[in-house]
Amino acid sequence: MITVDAALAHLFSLVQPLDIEEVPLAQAAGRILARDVAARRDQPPFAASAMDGYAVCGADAAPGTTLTVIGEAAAGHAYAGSVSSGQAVRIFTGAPIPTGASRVIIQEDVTRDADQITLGQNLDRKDHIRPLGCDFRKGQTITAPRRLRPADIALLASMNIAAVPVRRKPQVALMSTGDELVMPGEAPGPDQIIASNTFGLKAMLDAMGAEARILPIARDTVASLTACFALTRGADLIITIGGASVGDHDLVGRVAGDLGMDRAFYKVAMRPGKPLMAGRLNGAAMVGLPGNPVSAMVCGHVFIAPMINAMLGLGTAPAPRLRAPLAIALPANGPREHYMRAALTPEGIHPEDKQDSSLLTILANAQALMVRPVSDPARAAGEMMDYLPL
Ligand SMILES: Nc1nc2c(c(=O)[nH]1)N[C@H]1C(S)=C(S)[C@@H](COP(=O)(O)OP(=O)(O)OC[C@H]3O[C@@H](n4cnc5c(N)ncnc54)[C@H](O)[C@@H]3O)O[C@H]1N2
Ligand code: MOO
Repeated sequence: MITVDAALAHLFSLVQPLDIEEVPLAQAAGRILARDVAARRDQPPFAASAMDGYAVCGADAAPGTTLTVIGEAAAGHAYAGSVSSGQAVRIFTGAPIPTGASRVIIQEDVTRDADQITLGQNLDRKDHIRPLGCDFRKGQTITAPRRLRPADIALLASMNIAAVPVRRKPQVALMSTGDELVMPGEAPGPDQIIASNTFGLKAMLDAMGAEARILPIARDTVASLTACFALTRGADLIITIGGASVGDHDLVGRVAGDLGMDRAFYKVAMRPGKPLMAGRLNGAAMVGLPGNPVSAMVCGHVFIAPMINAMLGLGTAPAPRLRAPLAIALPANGPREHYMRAALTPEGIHPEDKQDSSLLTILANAQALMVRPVSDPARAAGEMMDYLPL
C-alpha cells in the first residue's frame, strides 16, 4: 500500500495539460482559459458621462450660474462641436464628454427654461466623468489559467474577444463492472442493484469541465470486460468502477493487464478507497476505482478531480482543504488516511456515526470529508481538523 500523497503523485505523472482549442465566447463559460488574452481596445474608448445631466466647463460649475444649452450628446451619438464658457450640452449616461467640457452637472441640480439652465445651490463635487480606459486599456490581459466565470465572459466581450483559447475538455470513459448491476430505470433482478457510481462521477467530472461518457456495464467475465475496454477508445482517462479487490470475480486488474496496462500502483492507505489501481492503457491514463459507492466518490474528490484539473492546465495540486474545529472527541485513527463523511455545524465539524462505504445517504447529506491522517492520535473536541468541502 502507498500513501495518498504518493498515489496522487503517480496519478499526476499519468496526465498532462491537453491541447488548446478556440471556442466562441458564448460557449466559453466554465472552460479553462489556456493563454493570456489581451484587450483589443480601451474601455471606455472615450471619456464618458456617468450621469444624465449637462456637460459644462469646470469653471462655470458654480451655484446659480446660468448657461445656454447648445446641443445634445447621447450614448452612441457624440456631440460634434465643443463647449465654451457659458455653454452646456445636454448629456446622457454613457455619452462621450464633448470637447471643452470637464464636468457633468446632474439634471436634479439644474432648472431648465427653454435653452437656458440655471445651476442649483447645492452642487455636488464630483465631475461624473469616467476617464478613457478607466476600466481597462488596450493590451491589458486576462491571465491564464483560469476557469471562466460569468464576469470573465462579460469582460472578454467588453475587450472585443469573440473567440477564446481554452483547454480541450478531458474525455473520460466511465465503466461500471459487475453482474449485480443494471442501469437506472431498468428492472433489476432479485439479486441486483442499480449502478450509481458512474452517474455520480459523471456529474462531478462534467461540472469540472470534463466530458464523461458512461459505457455499458461490463459483466464479471474476461470477454465482457475486454469488449467494454474496446469502447474506451478516444478517452484521455479511463475509469473503471468495481472489481478492483481480491475476490474471485474481481477481474479488472487482470483484464487491464492482459490488454497492456502499465500499472503504476495498486492499493492506497486510505479509507474508503483502499483497492485503487492506476496505470497507462493504450495511451490513456487508467484508474480502477473500488466499487463501494462512497469509496468511488471519495476517490473522485481526492484523486480524479485533481487529475482533471491537471489535464485542464490548472496545475498539479491536491483537492483544496479548509479547517474547522472538531465538534466531538474522537479515538485514534489507524494505518489508513480516513476521509470521514461529516456535517458542518455551528459547534464545528461533526463526523457521522456511520462511515460504512456503501452508505450513499450519509454521503449525500454530508457537507465535508474530514481528513484524519495515518495514525492520527485521539482528538478532543475543539481541535482543528482539515476537511474537503463537498
Ligand atoms: N477480503 C477482502 N475483501 C474486501 C477488501 C479486502 O481488502 N479484502 N476490500 C474491501 C474494500 S475496502 C472495498 S472498497 C471493496 C472494493 O471492492 P471492488 O472494487 O472489487 O468492488 P466490488 O466488489 O465490485 O463492489 C463492491 C460493492 O460496490 C457495489 N458496486 C460496484 N460497482 C458499483 C456501481 N457502479 N454502482 C453502485 N454500486 C456498485 C457492489 O455491488 C458491491 O456491493 O472490497 C472490499 N472487500
Ligand atoms: O477501501 Mo473500501 O473503499 O473502505 O470500502
